[in-house]
Amino acid sequence: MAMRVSIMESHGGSKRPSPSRVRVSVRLRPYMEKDEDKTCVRGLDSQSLEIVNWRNQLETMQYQFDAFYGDKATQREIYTGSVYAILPHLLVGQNASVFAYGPTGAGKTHTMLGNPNQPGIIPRAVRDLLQMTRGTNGQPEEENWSYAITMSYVEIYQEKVMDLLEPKNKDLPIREDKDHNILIPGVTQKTINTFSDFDEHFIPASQNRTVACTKLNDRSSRSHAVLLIKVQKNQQVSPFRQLTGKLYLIDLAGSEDNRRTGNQGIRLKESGAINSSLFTLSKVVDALNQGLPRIPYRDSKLTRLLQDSLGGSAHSVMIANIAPEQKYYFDTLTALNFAAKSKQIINKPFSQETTQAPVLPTLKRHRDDVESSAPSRHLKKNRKDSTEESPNTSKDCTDSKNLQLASLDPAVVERLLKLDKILTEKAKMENPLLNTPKRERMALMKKWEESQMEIERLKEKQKELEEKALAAESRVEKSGGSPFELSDSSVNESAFRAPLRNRTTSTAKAKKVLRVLPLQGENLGDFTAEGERTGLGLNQNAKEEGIPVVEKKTRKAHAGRENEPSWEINVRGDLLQKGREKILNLLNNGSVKELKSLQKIGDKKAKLIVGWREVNGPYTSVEDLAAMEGMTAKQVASFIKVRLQFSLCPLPYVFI
Ligand SMILES: Nc1ncnc2c1ncn2[C@@H]1O[C@H](COP(=O)(O)OP(=O)(O)OP(=O)(O)O)[C@@H](O)[C@H]1O
Repeated sequence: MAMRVSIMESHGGSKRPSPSRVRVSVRLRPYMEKDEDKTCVRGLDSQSLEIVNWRNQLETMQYQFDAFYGDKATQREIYTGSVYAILPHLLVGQNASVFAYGPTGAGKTHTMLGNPNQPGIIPRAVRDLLQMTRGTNGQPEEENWSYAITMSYVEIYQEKVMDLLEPKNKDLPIREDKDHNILIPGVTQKTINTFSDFDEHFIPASQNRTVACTKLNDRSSRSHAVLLIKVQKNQQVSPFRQLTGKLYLIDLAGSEDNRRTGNQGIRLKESGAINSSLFTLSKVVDALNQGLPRIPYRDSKLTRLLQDSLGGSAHSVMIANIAPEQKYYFDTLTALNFAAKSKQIINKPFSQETTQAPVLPTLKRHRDDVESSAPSRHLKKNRKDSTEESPNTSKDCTDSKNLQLASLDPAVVERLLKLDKILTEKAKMENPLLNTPKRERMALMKKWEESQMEIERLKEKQKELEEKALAAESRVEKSGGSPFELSDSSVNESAFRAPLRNRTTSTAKAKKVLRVLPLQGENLGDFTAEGERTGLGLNQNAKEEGIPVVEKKTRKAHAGRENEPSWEINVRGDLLQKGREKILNLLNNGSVKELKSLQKIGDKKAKLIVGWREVNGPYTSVEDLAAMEGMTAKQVASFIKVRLQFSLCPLPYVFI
């Protein structure tokens, strides 16, 4: 299962949040009245302007912004000066938004959209984003990443979210996910690979937007239009990270003074909805500036959609469009005051990254796999699957990540789960102290980062262990021996893996088992001789003296295993009991290290044994092992059998 997580922006090698103030630019439209030539506003320099003080005509009020563009400024200047710089954030999974604000007829649509001769911010930004995601050739760190860009286009018309790409989708809902991302479920998304793809979808969609003629604007926007460009960056190699950045390009409807617009009927109703949502927008900005605990984002669809742009996680740019004509004086003043208070808002951008959470079903599946197949083969298979699978679709990506996790050693996964549990508990304890969702999120981000580092460390360790295991395995195979050759104390996890394979190997290998099990004890010769002398045979003699006797039994014919010999141990009952007690003692008192020295007990099982006895008390019999998670009755029986052979050492074995 994939989990959506947020990480903090990397800065100077250390990861820490990087607050970003909403940047505010003001653009003054050219003077457009024919019969009047009185402007109420004047630019001072590239950042400031002044407007006449209506209380005292002899005075002016001055405003300073991040940028001021006079009536001669070109579309290109506005774009390069205020917008272009935020685009690279999208490529690292961060959000950005640009919105044009201002009274009706002040030039918002002109700034955002423009016309074929003077293209505005929207076509320029889309073109540059397409270029940026294409122009990664030759940069080594980008080699293993691919990009996918999609677009959605909606308008908020009379408090309804309408899908401009698919007009039959009326009044779409706006939702917020647990990471405070604002989503529009069900909205149409179109993939764009080239600028003509964008044109193909955008031009007809723009025609679906509601515009109408008013006294102040021949083509007045009657809705807020929101173009969403989603940039998804996919890592094509393990661990298949996915970074998602969203760019909102918003052309707001203009505030309207209906005494001057002369709106009536439907226009008046539209105007009411526009003004009401802009009023909520103003309340949101005030609440943010005053640090109020409740920000009224939910009071309008517009503010809900702008939640990320104002006080959220986006790099935001507001372009306040103003008109110079005297008749716009109060609209201009209102727009300037709104712009001035908006520039105090601080956003906290962070990257959106999809990552893999350790989940129990995956762990369970892996356990099953481990029990039923040779671990080394299983591992290789998973590695192959991960590289063969295309990470381009989120499902594929998630599946391959599941396999990645499944390929981890169960002990590692177990540690991850423990870590996860500790973090959850810690978070539960600490959260009451965190009084805002944002602080809570920051704290969780920090914890997530720490756990990611731990995961990386464990993965490294896992890799090392696997390499060691493979090396040990190949050593065993090269020497033509079997893991039974290893002395009891040297049995480690890699040795534990090998017998699982050997059990299914050919008769020739089974014969090697016979060759390598040594006859221990110097008095063996006497037994052999005595057996021959008495006619009882070595087997009988040995059994009577309590010597473990390994007897060859031919198995029932199985496909491909005909005449394969198996070996059975015959030991005097009291010695067997002794052996069992020895094992039981070790199970109840042995440390993880001591338990690991047992045949068939690896690190994972040793830990499980210790864990089980801590929870359930001492083992009453060796068979209790079957109650342990991950041990089947068959495995326990096999363990006891093998273990008994070793626990009876230094008694000599007799092979017949
Ligand atoms: N910088 C500019 N240079 C030349 N013409 C401009 C400029 N800004 C705006 N205009 C023109 O002014 C008129 C109104 O502009 P526009 O439609 O962009 O305003 P608006 O703020 O979007 O209005 P509304 O809120 O009613 O939709 C248009 O004819 C537009 O071409």
